Amino acid sequence: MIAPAEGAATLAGMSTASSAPPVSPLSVTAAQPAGNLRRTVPVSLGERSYDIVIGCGLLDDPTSWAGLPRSATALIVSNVTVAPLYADRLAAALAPLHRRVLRLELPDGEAHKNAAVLERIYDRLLGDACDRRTVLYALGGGVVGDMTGFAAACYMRGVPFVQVPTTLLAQVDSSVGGKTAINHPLGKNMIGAFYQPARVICDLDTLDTLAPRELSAGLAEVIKYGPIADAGFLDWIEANLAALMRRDKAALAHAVQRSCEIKAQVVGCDERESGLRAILNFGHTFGHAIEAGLGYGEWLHGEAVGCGMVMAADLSARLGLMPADFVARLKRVCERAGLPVRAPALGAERWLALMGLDKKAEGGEIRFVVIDRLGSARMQAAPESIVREVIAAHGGA
Ligand SMILES: NC(=O)c1ccc[n+]([C@@H]2O[C@H](COP(=O)([O-])OP(=O)(O)OC[C@H]3O[C@@H](n4cnc5c(N)ncnc54)[C@H](O)[C@@H]3O)[C@@H](O)[C@H]2O)c1
Ligand SMILES: O=C(O)C(=O)C[C@@H](O)[C@H](O)[C@H](O)COP(=O)(O)O
Ligand SMILES: [Zn+2]
Repeated sequence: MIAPAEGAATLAGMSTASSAPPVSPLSVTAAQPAGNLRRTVPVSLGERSYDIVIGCGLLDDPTSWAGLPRSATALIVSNVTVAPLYADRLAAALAPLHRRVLRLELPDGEAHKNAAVLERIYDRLLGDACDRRTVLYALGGGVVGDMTGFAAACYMRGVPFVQVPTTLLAQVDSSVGGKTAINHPLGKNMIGAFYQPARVICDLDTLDTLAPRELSAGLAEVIKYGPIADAGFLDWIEANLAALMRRDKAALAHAVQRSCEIKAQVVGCDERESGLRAILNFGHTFGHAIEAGLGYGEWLHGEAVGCGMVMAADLSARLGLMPADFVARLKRVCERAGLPVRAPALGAERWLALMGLDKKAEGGEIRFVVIDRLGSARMQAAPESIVREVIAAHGGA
């Protein structure tokens, strides 16, 4: 049963309580530094603080790796697609820090983000007698990052790990903030831990080899930050979408930087999602239902989030929080980014059952992230009749 409820959690409302810098609106033509576009975004979490380094040529730049934990052994965890592209260069960069740089290639894809494949990381660590100072490097997209982070959280009750994200989605979202997890057949990211990396290295050059569909999936999470936290960023995305889609490095650098700044501020206020952090889940209640309902990997995570954001925008409008033209605007930018916006026809009952398992649900009540004005989000339950209307209106019934 879904009933109306409140639960305001806005970045604007909570940012004053944080020592993090305020999230300020962006100018549409943000100035970019010259050279390799390098910039650093700090994540302020006390003793768990770390930097997100963004730029070109970072894999081969020794300064990217300076100051990371030194240890006898490192394990690069990647997958069969990414390792052939970048693991040699990463291993060479790590040689000064570790006597032994081991490698593990996991199978590729969301369908492999599960307990059986996670076990292979532990098998390798134990098989090679890796001690508790061993550093794990997650080289790949969000699947590799989430699984490596979870393995790092669990192995010998915690070893250091570094995120080296190679998809746009991973650079703007999954590598930051310490959510690590595997999927369960019944629900997305259901088994996991909060565990922060020691550093995040976003080499924009790795995005050159990304498939167009994956670039679009990453843009969904970039778009997300506009409605939830920064209306000016949504303007900037709309104005610079063509540049982003042709992988203009300055545009990508800015998109990754601004996304990471917003995520870092939210996580700095609420690391373990006791309130505010839930705004990062905009579109995800619908989106995770799509992923689990169709079988993991059928739709990409970013694709499901894009469609889910359009549905959540519509829910916000039907609840009287936003005007109808906001829904049209969000749908248009998602379409322009190459994202699907028509929901799969899972049937209303299946949608409701899947969303009932969402981590934000409490006491059987589904709670959604809604937009209450551009740049501000909060969590709210909704009458089941309205949720059914949304599912039907987007083709999901
Ligand atoms: N932890 C978090 O906060 C968080 C946030 C968002 C998403 N996620 C999770 O992240 C996952 C999605 O991440 P994703 O979109 O990166 O998917 P992914 O990890 O499956 O990577 C997408 C595809 O691109 C390939 N690839 C990666 N880098 C490449 C490169 N540079 N060149 C060519 N191919 C490359 C991968 O092998 C894969 O086939 C989901 O499991 C999602 O739940 C987690
Ligand atoms: O970092 C967060 O918090 C997010 O919600 C970011 C999301 O984009 C991401 O997909 C996350 O993995 C979802 O987390 P979950 O707790 O809903 O599984
Ligand atoms: Zn997501």
